[in-house]
Amino acid sequence: MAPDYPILLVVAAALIDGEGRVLLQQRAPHRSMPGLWEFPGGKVESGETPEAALARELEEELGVGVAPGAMTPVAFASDTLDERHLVLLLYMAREWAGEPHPLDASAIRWVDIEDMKGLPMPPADVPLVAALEWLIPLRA
Ligand SMILES: Nc1nc2c([nH]c(=O)n2[C@@H]2O[C@H](COP(=O)(O)OP(=O)(O)OP(=O)(O)O)[C@@H](O)[C@H]2O)c(=O)[nH]1
Repeated sequence: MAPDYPILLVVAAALIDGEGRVLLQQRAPHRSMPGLWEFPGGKVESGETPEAALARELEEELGVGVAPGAMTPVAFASDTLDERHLVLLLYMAREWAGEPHPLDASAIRWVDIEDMKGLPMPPADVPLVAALEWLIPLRA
């Protein structure tokens, strides 16, 4: 039986533009999994709600403001990550304040689902891409 690793709670956002494209960012060379494309977000800190953590991360990483009410929970991933167990909560947002800039990542990119499937992403993100493929046409 697999060991019980400590849970690592991470929140991330699929920001969706008017054409149904999703913003991804490329992990910087000094981070773990360098060069992979991911949804902006990060770890939930002690005492934070997931929504507050996501708002903080989006401000820090992209310089955009997203109101908690504009974040819709859409999917989650559950996967082993090193000696932890990652639980990643994915939210969707269609409204934010400001223009996104790669303040933390190497680059940002707006992609449609087909482009997303061709980009290298963390293994935990595979089911999230599949979930978005269902959700975006339904909501666009
Ligand atoms: N933001 C984000 N993190 C992801 C995604 N998929 C995924 O496995 N992760 C993992 O979830 C953790 C996010 O925390 P973070 O962004 O604050 O972590 P970090 O790179 O500073 O920490 P690390 O270098 O210790 O991994 C990372 O270990 C990251 O690899 C994703 O789509 N978005």
